[in-house]
Amino acid sequence: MADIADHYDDPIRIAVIGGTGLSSLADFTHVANLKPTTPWGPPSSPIAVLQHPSPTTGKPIPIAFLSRHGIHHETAPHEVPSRANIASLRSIGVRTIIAFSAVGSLQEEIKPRDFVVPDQIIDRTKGVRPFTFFEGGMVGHVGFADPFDNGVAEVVRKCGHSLAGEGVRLHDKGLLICMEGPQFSTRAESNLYRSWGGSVINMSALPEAKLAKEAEIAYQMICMSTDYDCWHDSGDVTVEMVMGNMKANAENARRFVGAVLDELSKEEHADLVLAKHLEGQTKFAGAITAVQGRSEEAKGKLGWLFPGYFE
Ligand SMILES: CSC[C@H]1O[C@H](OP(=O)(O)O)[C@H](O)[C@@H]1O
Ligand SMILES: Nc1ncnc2[nH]cnc12
Repeated sequence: MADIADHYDDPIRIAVIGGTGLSSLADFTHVANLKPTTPWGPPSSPIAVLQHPSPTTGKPIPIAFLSRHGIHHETAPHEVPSRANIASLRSIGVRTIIAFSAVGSLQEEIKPRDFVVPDQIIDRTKGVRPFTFFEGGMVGHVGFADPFDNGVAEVVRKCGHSLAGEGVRLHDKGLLICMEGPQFSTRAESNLYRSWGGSVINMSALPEAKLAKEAEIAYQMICMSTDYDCWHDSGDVTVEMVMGNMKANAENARRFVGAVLDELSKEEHADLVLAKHLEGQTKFAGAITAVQGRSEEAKGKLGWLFPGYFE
């Protein structure tokens, strides 16, 4: 890839954040590799710009692809620079993110290799990950009642079900537990999460989803079950098990994500993809700090992310 472009001039509206076992998207034309830097540092991987033809107009549509754990999976869940990831995606124009995640199943009916479109999260991270853009002299409170985007979720569900004949089994809803890790849960914790009604568990949804919300980006995670965690009598979860199921089902994962990108590229979803329904929310969420109380540093960083919002 020595002579690939290092810039892309048009705004890119849709991004995929690839997780464990999904480090690239075949079937797309790789046209550039971006290495943006942000006030929160560099993202966890270069941003690959991929193009594919719009299914309605044939016009090439760009997609940004970011590898959450780095291109060699060298960044642990608690080390993922989520602020830099989300900020760099917003800075190139992204307003919709499809985030992919390998998860443990907390319910018998969610079998390994099944997909889940989660609609809720319980935060079991431990506060060690930077989780907001608002700090050091500017306060902001955005709503997080629905951590995922309902409109994007509807598109994802439709695409997932359309692949049922090809072996994609999809659960339309689910309560996602996001734990700290990197160690897997104890059996007591796993059973506790089941008693809370948890459907699936991972280590990566947060703070990613919170930061996407602050950045006015429509965010939806697609989960693929890779194991039954440790509550189940089929054996404790291991990395080997996770990677084995991920590899065995990689083709379905790629097909699923590809179908979602095709659908989102249609003209009829233009407003959804631009996240018009979120536009401006963070301007008001951050207006709580009086102008004379705002620190120059915080204003500088937030001004980079939201030009014109906080003068
Ligand atoms: C390798 S098992 C634990 C690891 O897998 C999931 O990663 P991702 O969400 O990025 O697909 C989970 O969240 C953990 O980070
Ligand atoms: N059992 C599990 N717990 C946390 N994260 C996971 N990712 C995949 N399987 C997992």
